[in-house]
Amino acid sequence: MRTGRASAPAAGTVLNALATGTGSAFAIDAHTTATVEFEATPTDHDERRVTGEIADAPDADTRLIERCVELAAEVAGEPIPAGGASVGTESEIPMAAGLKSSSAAANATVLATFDALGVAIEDGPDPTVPTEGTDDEDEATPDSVSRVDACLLGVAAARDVGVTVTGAFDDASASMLGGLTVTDNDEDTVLHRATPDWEVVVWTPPERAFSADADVERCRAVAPMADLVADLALDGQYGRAMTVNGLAFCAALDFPTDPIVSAMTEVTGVSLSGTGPSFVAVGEERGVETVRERWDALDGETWRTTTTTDGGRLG
Ligand SMILES: Nc1ncnc2c1ncn2[C@@H]1O[C@H](COP(=O)(O)OP(=O)(O)O)[C@@H](O)[C@H]1O
Ligand SMILES: O=C(O)C1=C[C@@H](OP(=O)(O)O)[C@@H](O)[C@H](O)C1
Repeated sequence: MRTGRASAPAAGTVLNALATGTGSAFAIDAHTTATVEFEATPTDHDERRVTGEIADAPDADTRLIERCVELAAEVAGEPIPAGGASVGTESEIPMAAGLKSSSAAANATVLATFDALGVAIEDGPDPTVPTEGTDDEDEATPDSVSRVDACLLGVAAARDVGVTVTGAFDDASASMLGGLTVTDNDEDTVLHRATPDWEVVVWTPPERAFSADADVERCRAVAPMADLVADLALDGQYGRAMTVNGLAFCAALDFPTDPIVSAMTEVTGVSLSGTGPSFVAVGEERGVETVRERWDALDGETWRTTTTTDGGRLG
């Protein structure tokens, strides 16, 4: 049996990409871990299947992580063995709460698959600098894969199984590379990267909102505000970008604006995260702690974390 293990962080939103295809997110210090096992011996059933399991969520949809194993194995030039393969995730990130659990699970699974199959992960060239295609891309069985290419496999898997609207390369790249990214999700390119060092408070209400069910037309209606948010983010004004995003997308998706209004003067930025229902505020310790006390009065979980620059990791 060949086994691989890896983890990747959750993320919060600066700009929701559902309006224009341009999105921005930043990694936070809460992780999903994936373990992948390729059976060494054929069983009686020559099914070559990948079987997924999500800890503490027996009824959750495992197709994303199963597809990630299939795509990464294909790139590694390794067919799924006759005994099949299994993938399991354990997560600190609430699922379908706007905190990019899908991106973290996909990144962790792709990395764990490469770990199991002996394919090294390289940082690769600066993803904000456009490159010409190289011969390496045509190699049948590479010994190494760049972080961005590994991340794009998770994005492809998310598209294949329909858990995303735009592919969510903004969320996936923040999770895989760490720090903050601004991306074009139509082209799957990284436009900008940064490493803000923030204290973070998250409010996760009890309900859940799957991205695939979001009202895309309502999001597109706030495109002029999304363009403003993108300009602010590309100019390095991440906090202001985030707050404008929060007001626009709460209006579009019918979430309350009170959590933003009650936090705005205390922190660098505050927003609805993704398609909700979580809200995220970032800034200095004191302001973030004040917001935590205010959000503690709301139903659900209020929890503290920080930004992280580590991204996806083996082991
Ligand atoms: N820990 C996990 N393990 C495996 N798959 C997961 C995990 N978390 C999320 N997913 C997949 O992602 C889907 C939720 O994606 P989405 O609605 O975009 O929520 P989020 O905003 O949390 O990423 C789930 O239905 C499941 O298919
Ligand atoms: O499915 C998608 O394309 C996206 C889903 C949203 O995130 P969540 O999955 O956190 O709701 C959004 O913020 C992101 O920019 C794009």
